[in-house]
Amino acid sequence: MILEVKHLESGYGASQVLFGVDLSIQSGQVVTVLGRNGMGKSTLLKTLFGALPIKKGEVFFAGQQINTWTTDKIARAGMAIVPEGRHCFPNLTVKEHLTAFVAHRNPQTSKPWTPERVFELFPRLRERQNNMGNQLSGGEQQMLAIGRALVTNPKLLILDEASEGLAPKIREEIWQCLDVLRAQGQTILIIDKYVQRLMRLADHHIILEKGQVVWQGDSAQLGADPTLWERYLGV
Ligand SMILES: Nc1ncnc2c1ncn2[C@@H]1O[C@H](COP(=O)(O)OP(=O)(O)OP(=O)(O)O)[C@@H](O)[C@H]1O
Repeated sequence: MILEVKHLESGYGASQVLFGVDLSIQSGQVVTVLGRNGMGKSTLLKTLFGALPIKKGEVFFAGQQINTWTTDKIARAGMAIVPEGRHCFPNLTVKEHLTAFVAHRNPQTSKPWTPERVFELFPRLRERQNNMGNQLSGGEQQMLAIGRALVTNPKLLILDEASEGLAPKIREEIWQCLDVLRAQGQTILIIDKYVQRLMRLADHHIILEKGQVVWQGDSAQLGADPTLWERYLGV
């Protein structure tokens, strides 16, 4: 098990947002967290990453209880986030982004990610390697944000709204790259809204509603019940 979340409660000061969330991800699994706006997806992510304190419950990452760990320590243990909004550095080149973050956080990786390997995954980044972060299109920034996370060789890659604001063609390119990562055994947690596409990409899905897990199951179960989409996802 890479990630195990047990009865997690958290929020902002006195305002509680998550009410007993359970979630587990096994090595090599691709799992989604789905739900309408404001249901607690980003709050869950911030709590997992140590940016919000845990009120109750436990989080285990790669076998260790990380409840009180700092964001920095959690990152070094091998959790990498591709943040909503990408947050590329305007004053670093593409190549510098990729070389600055190289690390070996998953000793079990047989073929570690390098900047060169990221260029193989995203040839467009190779063409842009000397461009600054602020000279890239939204899609290129997203590829760079994924590449920057990959070169840390994470045990768990988390994508927060990775396809947000992208043209359909570019969005599909991002999904296809996730297919490649999945085939290579990368464990991935995806937070997004595109349920139809994610059904083809992920093994397991969790739906959050008002800070609680109201449904979870595999893609076949999710695909077989469109009432779930209407009720909880507004599709
Ligand atoms: N910094 C904050 N301080 C107080 N309340 C917050 C803060 N950020 C979010 N919330 C509240 O927490 C609840 C869950 O928000 P959250 O951002 O986790 O939802 P979400 O499912 O990620 O939605 P979205 O897709 O819009 O990001 C909402 O009611 C929101 O208003």
